[in-house]
Amino acid sequence: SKKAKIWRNGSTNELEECHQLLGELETHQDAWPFLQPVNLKTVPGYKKIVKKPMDFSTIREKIINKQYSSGEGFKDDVNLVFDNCERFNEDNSEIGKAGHIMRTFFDKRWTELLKR
Ligand SMILES: Cc1ncccc1N[C@@H](C)c1ccc2c(c1)OCCCO2
Repeated sequence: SKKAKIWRNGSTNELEECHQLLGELETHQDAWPFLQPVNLKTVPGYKKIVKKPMDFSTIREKIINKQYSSGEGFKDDVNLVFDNCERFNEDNSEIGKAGHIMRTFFDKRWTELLKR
């Protein structure tokens, strides 16, 4: 059977670790563009250009509704937030810069989580 994954604090509940990490993302000072879904009615072009919108509040709902079977699904949705950001925003725009900062922060914390 699949070896149980022991996470940083010794918990075997990787989704609890994801929930904690989501809290760190939401409270980061550069999280502001990603806290809520992009309004597809007021942001021109977003609905056409971004095929799979994602944001931190949607990820929180999915954790609460147990829609992730593992940390991988959580990681994929967080990366989708940042990939959408790169697709739509210039790297040197305020939102684009925030996306790069948030992705770097997430990658570091995710690595620490997996490697205890
Ligand atoms: C992540 C992302 N990518 C592309 C466009 C928007 C967004 N985020 C949304 C939440 C947003 C951020 C800043 C905004 C905004 C909306 O419009 C209202 C005016 C203040 O500027």
